[in-house]
Amino acid sequence: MEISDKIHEECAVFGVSTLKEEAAGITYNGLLTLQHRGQEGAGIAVVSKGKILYHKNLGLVSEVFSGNVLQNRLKGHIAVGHTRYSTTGSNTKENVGPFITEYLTGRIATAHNGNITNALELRTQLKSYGVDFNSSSDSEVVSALIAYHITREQDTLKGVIKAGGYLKGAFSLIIAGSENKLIAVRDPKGYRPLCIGKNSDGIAVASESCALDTCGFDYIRDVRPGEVIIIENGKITYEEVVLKNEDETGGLCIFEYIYFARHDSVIDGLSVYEARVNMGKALAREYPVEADIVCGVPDSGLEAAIGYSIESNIPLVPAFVKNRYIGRSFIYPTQDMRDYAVRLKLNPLKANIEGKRIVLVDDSIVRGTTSEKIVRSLKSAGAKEVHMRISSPPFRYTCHYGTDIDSPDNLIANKMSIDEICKQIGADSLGYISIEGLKEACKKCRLSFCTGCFTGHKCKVSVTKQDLEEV
Ligand SMILES: O=P(O)(O)OC[C@H]1O[C@H](OP(=O)(O)OP(=O)(O)O)[C@H](O)[C@@H]1O
Ligand SMILES: NC(=O)CC[C@H](N)C(=O)O
Ligand code: SF4
Ligand SMILES: [Mg+2]
Repeated sequence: MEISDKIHEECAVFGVSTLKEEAAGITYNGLLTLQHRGQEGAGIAVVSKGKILYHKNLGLVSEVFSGNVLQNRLKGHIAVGHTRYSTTGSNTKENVGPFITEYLTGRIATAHNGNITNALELRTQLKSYGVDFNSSSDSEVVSALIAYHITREQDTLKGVIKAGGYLKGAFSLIIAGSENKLIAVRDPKGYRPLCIGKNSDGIAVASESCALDTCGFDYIRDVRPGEVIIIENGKITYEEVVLKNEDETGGLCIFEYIYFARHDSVIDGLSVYEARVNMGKALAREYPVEADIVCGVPDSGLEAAIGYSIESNIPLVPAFVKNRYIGRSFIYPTQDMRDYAVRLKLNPLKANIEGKRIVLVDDSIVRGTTSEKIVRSLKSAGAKEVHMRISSPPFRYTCHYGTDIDSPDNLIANKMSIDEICKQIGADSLGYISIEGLKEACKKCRLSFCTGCFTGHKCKVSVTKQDLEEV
């Protein structure tokens, strides 16, 4: 079994409705761009003459698809794709999206980013109505619920809205329907990003705007929290906020700006790059220190390091050479392998660091594996002092909305004080950005935020990763 110790990414969703018969190829490129959000499995489904054809498997996007599959087996004008990081249901082929659900008069393919906190109740209820399930993923529950309500309402839009009203938690959805409709839905809090773009041939919907850029679509806007959008023949035919927010808790995941999203994306009005630079500036104001150089931890600490350097006037210098062929370190299943992975991934650049007092900036400390190893390796390469600065507040609580960490016991900030963590990782000082500093850095964002992993959750959540496997 895979042991998960890090914040898992998200999933990525991408969909397109185009006048040309190349929806699968465009979706493939979209998923390649969004690979950073999920590396366990990938899938694409296309609508073809009232049928849904699909291909999905475990692995990276480039491993799952061949040119032959894309060009000959997945021909169509509408496609929807998914890359997965599991949050509900284990890492198996059956749990890879998109999910295909048949109903009396048609079929849908559903790609989901997020986590449905009442998936267990909904699944039990649907089973009692005779609905069958082939996986233990909450995303299949979403697809089945939508199909069930489309059948009952005898209308796609009404069915989607009805089903959306029953879903709790986080859901950014793209659905391809056999009636040649592409549908985008974002939950009323807007936990996960979702945006739309257009070109002369059609409309694309993506988790992040970087995928619109790389596939040749001009960004139009983000899908609003609670909104349902229908696209037919490459044109938007319906757009309205119809799913209601029940209370004032929750909001867009602030970790999207800290770590998850690619920094060339713009989410809900705020550039991820700009947010990260602002976080670094705030850190320099909150935790100044006398030092010779500022260094970022590749990859996701690099932009905050730029901000720290600008604000403090301390030169920015690379401290590590990164092996670009190694993925994000949490994909390694045992502690031994994780330790090895950090060394393999980041090798200190001795010439830059010998005798230097270093401000080392990273985006987060989860278990503490990365920080401990890199502080040690900088010191053994000759660094005089290492002052660690973190562009997120202490990560103390697990997340229920589309990221995954197995237990609070694995979160170092849940077990130790900041002084103890500083000692544990061997740094000369340690400073985390404040919640206020973080929110100020992200103030251009149009939405309010979820900060649950730093501040705790107000609502009780009723689903665990294994729950649906036992029903
Ligand atoms: O405290 P830890 O348990 O070590 O986890 C924290 C580290 O994990 C993430 O990096 P990761 O290597 O996953 O990806 P990145 O290269 O995109 O920064 C994050 O950016 C931190 O560097
Ligand atoms: N990270 C995600 O968005 C995961 C989607 C879904 N909950 C799954 O486990 O497949
Ligand atoms: S708990 Fe943290 S990681 Fe989860 S949605 Fe909220 S801010 Fe994001
Ligand atoms: Mg990192």
